[in-house]
Amino acid sequence: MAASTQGQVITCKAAVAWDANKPLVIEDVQVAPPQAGEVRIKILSTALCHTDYYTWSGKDPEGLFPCILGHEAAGIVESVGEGVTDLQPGDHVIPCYQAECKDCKMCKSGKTNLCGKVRAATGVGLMMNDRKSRFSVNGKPIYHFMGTSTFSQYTVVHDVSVAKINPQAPLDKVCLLGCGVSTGLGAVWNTAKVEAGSVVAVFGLGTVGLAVAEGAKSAGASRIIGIDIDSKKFDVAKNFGVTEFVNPKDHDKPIQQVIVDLTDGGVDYSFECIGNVSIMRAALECCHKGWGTSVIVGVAASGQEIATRPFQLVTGRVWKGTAFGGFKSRSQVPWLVEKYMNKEIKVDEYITHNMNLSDINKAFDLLHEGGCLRCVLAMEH
Ligand SMILES: NC(=O)c1ccc[n+]([C@@H]2O[C@H](COP(=O)([O-])OP(=O)(O)OC[C@H]3O[C@@H](n4cnc5c(N)ncnc54)[C@H](O)[C@@H]3O)[C@@H](O)[C@H]2O)c1
Ligand SMILES: N[C@@H](CCC(=O)N[C@@H](CSCO)C(=O)NCC(=O)O)C(=O)O
Ligand SMILES: [Zn+2]
Ligand SMILES: [Zn+2]
Repeated sequence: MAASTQGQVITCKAAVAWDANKPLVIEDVQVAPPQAGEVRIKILSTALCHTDYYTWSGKDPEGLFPCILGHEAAGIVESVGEGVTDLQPGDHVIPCYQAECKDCKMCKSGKTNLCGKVRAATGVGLMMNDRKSRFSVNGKPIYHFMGTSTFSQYTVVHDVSVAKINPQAPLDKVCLLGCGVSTGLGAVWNTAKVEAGSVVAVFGLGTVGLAVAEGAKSAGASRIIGIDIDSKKFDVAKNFGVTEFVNPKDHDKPIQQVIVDLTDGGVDYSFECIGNVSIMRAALECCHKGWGTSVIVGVAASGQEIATRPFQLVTGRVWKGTAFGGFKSRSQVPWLVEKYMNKEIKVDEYITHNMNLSDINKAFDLLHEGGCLRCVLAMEH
């Protein structure tokens, strides 16, 4: 049996983003043991989300370099720090960028899934306990990212950010429930609360938008209109519940007018799953007067702002946003895993590519090709 690594520094492979827009470098990274309230996880599978690309590109005001990106993953607990009682080595887990301490003002409010316990530290790439990083390369500290840093064979996270899941669940699949799929489903079920018979518009048919479509279908939406500038997305989108397709490039009119004309005055619900502030405006303005609700899911670059005429809201449209689809991470990610195990939600269908950690730069390139939804990296190579 292998010697225990508990309490030891682990040296392992990780993809380090030394600087914005520079290729990631696979380095031998030293990962310190978990301190009080922390958990060290052996990451087995991680996917790439568009948000990893966004931060790597230098457009994230919270992006710090050098860092280890990655936030859509699954693994096994290697060791736990002092005071951690509800997790133990061997537990199968999904690290979650949205914590749930169950004790802070926000967790207790019953009004949000956002947790205030560790957010100040995760936003500056550090751990709460000593405001330092657990990662280093030859003594140089490397920042954490989103409190998860899953592009590493081992990572250290706060215990309030760890969802313990069914050990039977395939980690190379359910890693997707750490972000994109959960976010799209939750945007529909928790944030918008789409009712049966609703007319829905989804802007952007990547993984997040397709999960919105899947969620809307399961909620009984009567029409699900998918909007994307890449017509290649349309065929695959049918499998996720999209009933009609619109490519803005095929129209001279503003896209909001196209959708309003198609839907007798506008949709009941719209979702922006791109991160483009002009499309966020269009998504709001294609909603029906008096009740239409638009949910912002996409993450827009630093300095970008949304705008519309206040009259749009005065006349009853509602503008909302969602983080992790409103799901409470530790309570509800295990439930999502069960739904997958019971074949009630799709996951495998979003995985278009599988690669090894050593191929991570190729996987980043794939994010810009229409054919890639999610690429899952096996971490052992
Ligand atoms: N709020 C959250 O909690 C949360 C969680 C996950 C991802 N996100 C964000 O959601 C967005 C989508 O993520 P993803 O991983 O699905 O991304 P993705 O890149 O896979 O998908 C984006 C889709 O939008 C399409 N698109 C681009 N510009 C367009 C335009 N002008 N009009 C119509 N379609 C356009 C692309 O062709 C693509 O199909 C990103 O901004 C990501 O950062 C937010
Ligand atoms: N650092 C960015 C914010 C990015 C952002 O909005 N992140 C989403 C999750 S994207 C996952 O792919 C989120 O949940 N935000 C809530 C939070 O971070 O607490 C910026 O500053 O622009
Ligand atoms: Zn994500
Ligand atoms: Zn909390």
